[in-house]
Amino acid sequence: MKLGLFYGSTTCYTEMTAEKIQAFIGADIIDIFNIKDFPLSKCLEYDFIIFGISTWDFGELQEDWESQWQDVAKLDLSGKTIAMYGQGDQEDYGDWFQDALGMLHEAISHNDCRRIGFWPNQGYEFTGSKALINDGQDFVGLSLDDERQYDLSEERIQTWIVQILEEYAN
Ligand SMILES: Cc1cc2nc3c(=O)[nH]c(=O)nc-3n(C[C@H](O)[C@H](O)[C@H](O)COP(=O)(O)O)c2cc1C
Repeated sequence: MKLGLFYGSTTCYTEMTAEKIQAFIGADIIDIFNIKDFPLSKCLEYDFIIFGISTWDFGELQEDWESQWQDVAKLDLSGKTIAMYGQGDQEDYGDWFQDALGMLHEAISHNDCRRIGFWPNQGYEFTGSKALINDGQDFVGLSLDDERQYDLSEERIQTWIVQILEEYAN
């Protein structure tokens, strides 16, 4: 099994998360790529893909995702297994918490791919999010808020990694 993780990050939080995920899983098993430096199409080299995205400017995409957004819709992800995570701020941007994560989920939804790694919405306080699924019970991926809940992130990441590896195997 070889994973490819592709992230965009403006102030490094999503990037640091990618590095933590790599450290936990092992650099021999997972490659990480900043989409500022690599075309998104590189993800097609992997069968198991993780996407990392942050939300900016009241519910907008992180800038590097935004600049490759047209390519996202064109990706043929059929047969792939996809997990995703987001960074956001539930306190200052509680009406748009993790919106970009939801937009990314939506943008690839036409693909016949396997989506794993949904994450319960408990333990957060926010008023609105485009990233919710299953009657609003779950986020479409791991939801991280290093601004407000940095202390919880490490454990969330580790729990989520175990979850996605189990889901992948089953
Ligand atoms: C100007 C500004 C706008 C933001 N807008 C949102 C938002 O709409 N929704 C959200 O969940 N987080 C929002 N955030 C929080 C960022 O997503 C958060 O700081 C995140 O950790 C940034 O990750 P990055 O450095 O990897 O890009 C915003 C932050 C800033 C500074």
